[in-house]
Amino acid sequence: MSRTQTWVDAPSKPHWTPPPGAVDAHVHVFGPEAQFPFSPKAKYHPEDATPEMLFALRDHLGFSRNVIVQASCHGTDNEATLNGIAKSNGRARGVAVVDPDIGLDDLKTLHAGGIRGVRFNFLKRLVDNAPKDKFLEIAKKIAPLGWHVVVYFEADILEELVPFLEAIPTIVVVDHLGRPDIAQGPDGADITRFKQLLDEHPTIWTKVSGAERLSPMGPPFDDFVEVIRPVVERYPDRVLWGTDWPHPNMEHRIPDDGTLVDVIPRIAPTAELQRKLLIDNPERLYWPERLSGNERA
Ligand SMILES: O=C(O)/C=C(\CC(=O)C(=O)O)C(=O)O
Repeated sequence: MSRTQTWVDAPSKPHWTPPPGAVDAHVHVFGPEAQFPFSPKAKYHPEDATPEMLFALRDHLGFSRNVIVQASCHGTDNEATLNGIAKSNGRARGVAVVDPDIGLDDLKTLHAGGIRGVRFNFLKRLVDNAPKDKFLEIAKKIAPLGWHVVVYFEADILEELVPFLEAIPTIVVVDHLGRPDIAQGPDGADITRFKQLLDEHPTIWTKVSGAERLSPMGPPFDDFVEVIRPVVERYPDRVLWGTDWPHPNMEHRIPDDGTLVDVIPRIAPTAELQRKLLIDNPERLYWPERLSGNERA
């Protein structure tokens, strides 16, 4: 498999500036392959996207912190993600992908390395299988650590996933809003069903990210803004945002990260919504020690 670069080397400077302390809550690191080889089961073979490159982007865009999410190309070996967190001087935490038979000692090691959640990936193009029973075993193991679960799926399987989501004993964060069909508009079936899920389950949160993946219109993502702004306004305490740098599998539509940041004030139009989206909410999941006891989720 030839290696792919899925990010721009010199993204534009956003016109909008994130507030001090802002968290970019969905990024990945790739490799470096010489130090942290990719999984033999990886479905794509990216160029190295190193922690140093990530931190340069963070500073360029005006963010203070990152949440590094283990990408499928590294399988269940979280060393590249842990390396990124370790190099961040406390300015990154992470989400791991683990095997169901993982023991408490290994989970504690991940916790010490800054991991605060696990990810379950249901995208067939990314993983060979997604065993719900094994995922629930993992969810039960991580719950006592105060971690949460991140779930990545597409809208067509939401209905069949509901009992599984309901069985997870922690906060659940759905990546990219469960990938609704944005072309259906703000009252479309996909986003309406997703909002019903959030209405009925106060422990389900979502990342209002993925404009570059979900918008048929492309930049400046007017279609995404029209559909997603009502979600931010309706669930202000349960939304996170991330660039998704280095944009795995986006080699045919590589986004400009500066343009993505400029979507934020359009989906979260007030300073209060922006503070919740970029600071308060991610802190509850990733830096809870910074909050007073009664604010904890
Ligand atoms: O990271 C994302 O948002 C999306 C991905 C890649 C991914 O999740 C993974 O490799 O684990 C995708 O849709 O190809």
